[in-house]
Amino acid sequence: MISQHKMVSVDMKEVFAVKMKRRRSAGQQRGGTLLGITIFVCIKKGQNKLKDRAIHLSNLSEDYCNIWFKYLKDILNGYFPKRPKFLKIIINPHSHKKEAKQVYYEQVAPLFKLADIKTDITITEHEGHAFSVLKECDIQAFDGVVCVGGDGTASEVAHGLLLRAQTDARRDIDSNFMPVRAPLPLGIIPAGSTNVLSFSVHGIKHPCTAAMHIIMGNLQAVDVCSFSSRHRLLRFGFSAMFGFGGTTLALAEKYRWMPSNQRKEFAVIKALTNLKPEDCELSFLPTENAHMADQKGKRNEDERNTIEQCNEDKWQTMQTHFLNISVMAIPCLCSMAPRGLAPNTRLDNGSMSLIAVQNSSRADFIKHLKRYGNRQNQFDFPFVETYTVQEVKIRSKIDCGWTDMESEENADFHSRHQSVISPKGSCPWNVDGDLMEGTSEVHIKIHPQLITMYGRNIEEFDDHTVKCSCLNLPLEGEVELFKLIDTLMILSNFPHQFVILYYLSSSKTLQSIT
Ligand SMILES: Nc1ncnc2c1ncn2[C@@H]1O[C@H](COP(=O)(O)OP(=O)(O)OP(=O)(O)O)[C@@H](O)[C@H]1O
Repeated sequence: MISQHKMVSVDMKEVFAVKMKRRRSAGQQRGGTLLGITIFVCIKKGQNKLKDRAIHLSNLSEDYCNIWFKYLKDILNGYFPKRPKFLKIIINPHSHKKEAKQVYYEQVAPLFKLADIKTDITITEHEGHAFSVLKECDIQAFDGVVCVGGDGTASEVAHGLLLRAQTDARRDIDSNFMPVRAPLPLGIIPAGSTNVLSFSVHGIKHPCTAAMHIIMGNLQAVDVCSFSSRHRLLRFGFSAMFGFGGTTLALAEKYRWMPSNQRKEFAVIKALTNLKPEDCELSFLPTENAHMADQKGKRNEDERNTIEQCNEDKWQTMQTHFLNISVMAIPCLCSMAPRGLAPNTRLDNGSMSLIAVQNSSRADFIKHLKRYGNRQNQFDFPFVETYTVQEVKIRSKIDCGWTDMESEENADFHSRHQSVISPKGSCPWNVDGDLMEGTSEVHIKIHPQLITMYGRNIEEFDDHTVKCSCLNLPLEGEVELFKLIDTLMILSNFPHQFVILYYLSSSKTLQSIT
């Protein structure tokens, strides 16, 4: 019935499911009147969004439809080896406003069912649960692992996958080791509050897009960092912040009793009012030596010693007071920073961005923060320095102490992931939105393309109408910024209890405080 003018063609690369279409009465499970076949395709909407679309092909002949159905099915089963058939799903029911289960069952599971993907689902019961599941499960049975949650969950799952790979390959992770790649691709369905990882890999926070990347088997290699202290691996991750970024997260965790968004805004305000520089020794190995470092594993002892010596000479050291130090292996896109917290790095370029913010006035620091949300260069300040690096060592002058008060439950997860539970001082690190406390000395190293994720490299992310989600301020407004600075100056003269009361008694946004 379709005229030549309306003829459309569909590339089989875009097709992910085919079904017989039947008319059934309410409650009828099987049989029904045959109407034809329906093919399901993945379509691109806008710059980064993916969606499913159904195309109905009408034909009343059972035989004819069967032939087409079988033919299309054979193509789908035989020609796309990267598309997963069996997935391990890990859902954190506590992410953000506890919507992860709903996101999965309402938006993602129906698409997986359509694509005939089988799943094995774990709903996590506590922090570290995903890690222990990945440690024990029959990993070879799956084609991929998918986590539903925020950055903390995604990072825990990535860390679990990578540690499992090292254990299976019998690597001694506490020496200066060359890690093996993760055994399976990782999919991230965003259901957290910031979703930096998902934003960076998909260019958008959109569960359906994430699901379509998984179904279509779109794969993207991603660089990973290892974090170690005193030659002991603490964890794998993608980004870390020390100073303001770490303190803000520690405060947000402390005020967990507040509603999710409110506590994060409050933590930012409180960290800004108490802004204090950390006295640190920062050493880093710039990227120009990368190719030599990468080859380390392939050379003999003498060559390796020469390279180590050469790299030793190239290390640069700064000993000063820092307001914040960020080390990022991925661009860390989020609604607050649409170009990324580290716009100069790529998902798979084998290097990290080091952003060192030295001591400055609070007003200047806020100006620097504000620029993450607009088109101005956030690094164009005399107190901000950026480098492209392979390795970073940070030693804080505060002695955080090393105690081992560890509960039996999760002891294994915590002993790696959060090494110290009762620090004497406070040296909080923000690693992928998770708190890593009590480590006064951290060595961060890049491992190029150590993990594969479902998604596509996002080179450009164009959204100028963005708002700063943690301060709730329209970032284009200079007026709000100066009001904010004034307010913070005033608030910082009062005790913290007053600041908390003042914040809680005001309406939700910082604007209303100002
Ligand atoms: N059942 C659970 N109860 C409490 N915490 C959990 C549970 N399952 C997982 N967790 C932990 O919750 C932490 C935070 O979760 P997640 O990062 O997904 O959410 P979020 O903080 O809201 O999002 P984002 O990191 O994007 O801001 C993770 O580190 C994870 O280990």
